[in-house]
Amino acid sequence: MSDLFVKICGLRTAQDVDTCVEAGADAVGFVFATSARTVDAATARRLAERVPAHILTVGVFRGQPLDEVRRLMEESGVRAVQLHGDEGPEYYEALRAPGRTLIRATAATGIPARLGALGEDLLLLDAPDPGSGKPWNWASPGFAAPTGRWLLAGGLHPGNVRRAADVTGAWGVDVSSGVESERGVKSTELIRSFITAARN
Ligand SMILES: O=C(O)c1ccccc1NCC(=O)[C@H](O)[C@H](O)COP(=O)(O)O
Repeated sequence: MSDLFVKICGLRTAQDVDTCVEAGADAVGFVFATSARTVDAATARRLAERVPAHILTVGVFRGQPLDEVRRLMEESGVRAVQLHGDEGPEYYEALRAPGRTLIRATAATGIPARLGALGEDLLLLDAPDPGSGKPWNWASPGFAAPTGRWLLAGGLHPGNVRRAADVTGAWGVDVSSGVESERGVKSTELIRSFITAARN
């Protein structure tokens, strides 16, 4: 049994959340960026209230003004911020708050990414088009994996997640499209299969 950290992203319903909790997810994500998966702050709060304290709740943003991110974080009560934009270290510093985890999401490029370079607590290496379900070449011999607490994402699904984790040595994994029956609609069966496959 692996202790891989598993985050399921883009949840929109109470059933999605309950399935993740029961199946043993370590983190659940709510998308505040423009997407087929967007939820408003009140919905995220209602969903986050179903999540026990040992599971991290994450708000996902892309290129949004600082004031908007602060407001959505406060109104929703989620505990971690995941940023997919090109924000600089001052932006991360401005979002730092007691008990809050900062996650920097970045597309994997040829240049090795370093955890903590912008002040983040967790690094997420993703495809260039986040949430699209499109994979990137994490199996390439040229890929230099970061060290420490970093998550692999982009086109993962129950059939490839274990190999992806083994090949890259990722500390954790993140998925959205690969546990959906159609875009924006989570599948209970696929969530369960993904978490089981990731841990075995
Ligand atoms: O989910 C979205 O639509 C989205 C939109 C804008 C920024 C980020 C978004 N999602 C982030 C994630 O769901 C994950 O961190 C990751 O990209 C998973 O992607 P995938 O499993 O390939 O769908």
